[in-house]
Amino acid sequence: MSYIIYGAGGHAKVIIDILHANHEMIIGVVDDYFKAKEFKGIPVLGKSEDIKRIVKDYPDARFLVAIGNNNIRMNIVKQLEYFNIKWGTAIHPSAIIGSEVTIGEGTVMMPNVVVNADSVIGKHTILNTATTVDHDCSIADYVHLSPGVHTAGGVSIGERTHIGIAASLIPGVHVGKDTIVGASSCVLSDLPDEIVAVGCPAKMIKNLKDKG
Ligand SMILES: CC(=O)SCCNC(=O)CCNC(=O)[C@H](O)C(C)(C)COP(=O)(O)OP(=O)(O)OC[C@H]1O[C@@H](n2cnc3c(N)ncnc32)[C@H](O)[C@@H]1OP(=O)(O)O
Repeated sequence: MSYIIYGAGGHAKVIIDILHANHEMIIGVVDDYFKAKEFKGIPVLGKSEDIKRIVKDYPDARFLVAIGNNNIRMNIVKQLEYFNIKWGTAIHPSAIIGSEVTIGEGTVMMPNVVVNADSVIGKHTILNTATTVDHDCSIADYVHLSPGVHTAGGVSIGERTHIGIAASLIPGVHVGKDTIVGASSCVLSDLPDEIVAVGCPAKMIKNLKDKG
């Protein structure tokens, strides 16, 4: 398969390495701010305003949105869907995927990720380096599990939630949508939608509904 990557930043570098490790062909990258003609030796095809032409030129390409911020990634996905593009996935060959795991389109899994049996991973979700998702978990669309996150069995995480680096979640807990869990936190009980929670045990420090 051949891929087009939307975004030319640090997250894109890692996705490019994964696609290379899988011997996939990368046609080019699209970015509104990157000025050079090549990114990591890959042609820059244009900006978001050029998408219509790019999709016409490469009708079989699979797209990946390489943007770490969950809301920005979702908004770009929704803009690209207007052009009926096809989505890819990027799963590093060192990732271990258990039986009956489902993985949504657009999702990426960095080196040494483990997803155990019967877990569901949503669309356009990031399982970052060495994250483990144990059995029977449900990780929704546009979630980002940072490097070294560990979810025990039966954990569920709502849309667009970001779990910070090295956080851990005990069996069966639910984290709502649009929530942020701080680095190295441990989640010992359910967390609602739209909060920032930190510490061990993780406690709310900000209510994002108050943002206005
Ligand atoms: C490959 C990659 O790079 S993937 C990217 C991975 N990124 C991450 O993991 C980022 C995780 N981010 C964090 O942990 C951040 O600290 C956040 C999002 C939880 C909070 O950030 P902010 O909203 O800016 O909060 P802020 O820095 O103002 O801190 C507020 C208070 O919470 C405390 N705090 C912040 N984060 C944490 C944490 N992880 N654990 C414990 N306490 C924390 C601060 O010390 C501060 O306490 P104080 O009021 O007593 O001084």
